[in-house]
Amino acid sequence: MNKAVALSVAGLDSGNGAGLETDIKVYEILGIHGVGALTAITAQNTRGISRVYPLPQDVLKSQLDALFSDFDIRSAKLGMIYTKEQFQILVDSLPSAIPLVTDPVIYAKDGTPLIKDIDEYKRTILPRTTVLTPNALEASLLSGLKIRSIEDVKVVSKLISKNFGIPYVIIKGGHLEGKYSVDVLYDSIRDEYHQIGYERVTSNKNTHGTGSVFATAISAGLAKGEDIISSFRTARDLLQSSIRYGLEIGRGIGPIDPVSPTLVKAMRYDVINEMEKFAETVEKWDGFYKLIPEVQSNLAHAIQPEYVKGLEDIAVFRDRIVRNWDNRVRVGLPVVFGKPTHTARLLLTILGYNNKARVLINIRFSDDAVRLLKETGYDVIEVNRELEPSSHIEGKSMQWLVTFVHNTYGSIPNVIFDRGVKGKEAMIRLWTSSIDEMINTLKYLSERL
Ligand SMILES: Cc1ncc(CO)c(N)n1
Repeated sequence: MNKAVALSVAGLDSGNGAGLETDIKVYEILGIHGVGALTAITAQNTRGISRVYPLPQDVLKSQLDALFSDFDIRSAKLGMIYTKEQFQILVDSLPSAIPLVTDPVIYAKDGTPLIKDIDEYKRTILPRTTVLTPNALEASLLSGLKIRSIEDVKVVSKLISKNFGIPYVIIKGGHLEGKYSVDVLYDSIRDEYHQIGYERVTSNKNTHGTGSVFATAISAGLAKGEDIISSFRTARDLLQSSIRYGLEIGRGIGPIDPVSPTLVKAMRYDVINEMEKFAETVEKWDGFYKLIPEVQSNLAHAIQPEYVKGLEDIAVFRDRIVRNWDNRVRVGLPVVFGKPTHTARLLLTILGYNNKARVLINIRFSDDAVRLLKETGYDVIEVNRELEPSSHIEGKSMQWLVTFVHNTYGSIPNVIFDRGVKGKEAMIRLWTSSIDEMINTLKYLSERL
């Protein structure tokens, strides 16, 4: 199998939140074989950098020689480059034909300088750069101008492009204010601007590694032969999802996670397969119809609970599980994510209290079914729905149910049932930790009712 190769020239973050390790992850996720040349070792965690050990220039040179003598490297990303001797090695060793994406990491988040001798950096590295990706602070330091608005960003990106002869300058909006974080690309070839705005992620303070992910992703796009605009789009999109999955690791600013978005896609595929298997299995059972209530059933299945962000991570059968006139049960495929059914909402709410819950079904109430479920060892709780405030609007009902159960019981038992109220059918709700456990339990019930 063939893969494009791209190079990251960066430092090592011992805490694996930025630098070379992050860059390699980004290359992998975007289908590139990432190779690396290390410039420095940083003793670093989520709270900051305690020491920087730059590598001698010949250590950098040997790595570059080894790589360029063998691989067909299509683009490179430059992150932390500590010494001016290293700048010179890079300018001498990097072939002029490959595009360079330079992240001018002048200071780390804690203020530690990651690039020494800025004047020399401006003289050597910047003129050789194809795409420069400063944040607003770095753009100010490189231009000497203050940045407060998008208009300032436009002026400064064009100025930097002109002063250093850099074809593309992207000033990142992460450090500016506002509901949206807007990044602006200045394209000097066409003398045009392109803006991409994303809603700022406020749910998560763990943003270590944003610069590394963004610049490396652009380099990945260029290595694949994509143009600057589509590389910019892909990079910004990956950055957004990496921030959403930022890791609550360590006591400071945790790393963002460029791998989780792809993992979540794979988990969705697993859930679809499991639910199709479920459908095929239960449709064969003669007694399964006894479990289907008047309002019909549905089964909700979450991806791995710690990754669940909302209904978009919970699947149901689009057309429910239906009992036909002939007592056959038909499972209403396809499997769909994000459909706001009672079953999906209920599972999502339970997940807020218990991250062992993964699968949930609603089944027909009968005293026998409740007894059998108790016999199999499940904790069972009865809820009186008369107690539910009648003012409840659609969608709040499941929230009420779970809060009520948690307040009265102290946890969420696997089985929650009610005997119905006027206009609302009696119902049993069963959650399990796996689809296999669900299938076994339902089989036990269908054979005995
Ligand atoms: C090694 C390294 N590279 C880049 C950054 C910037 O996030 C950092 N903190 N550490």
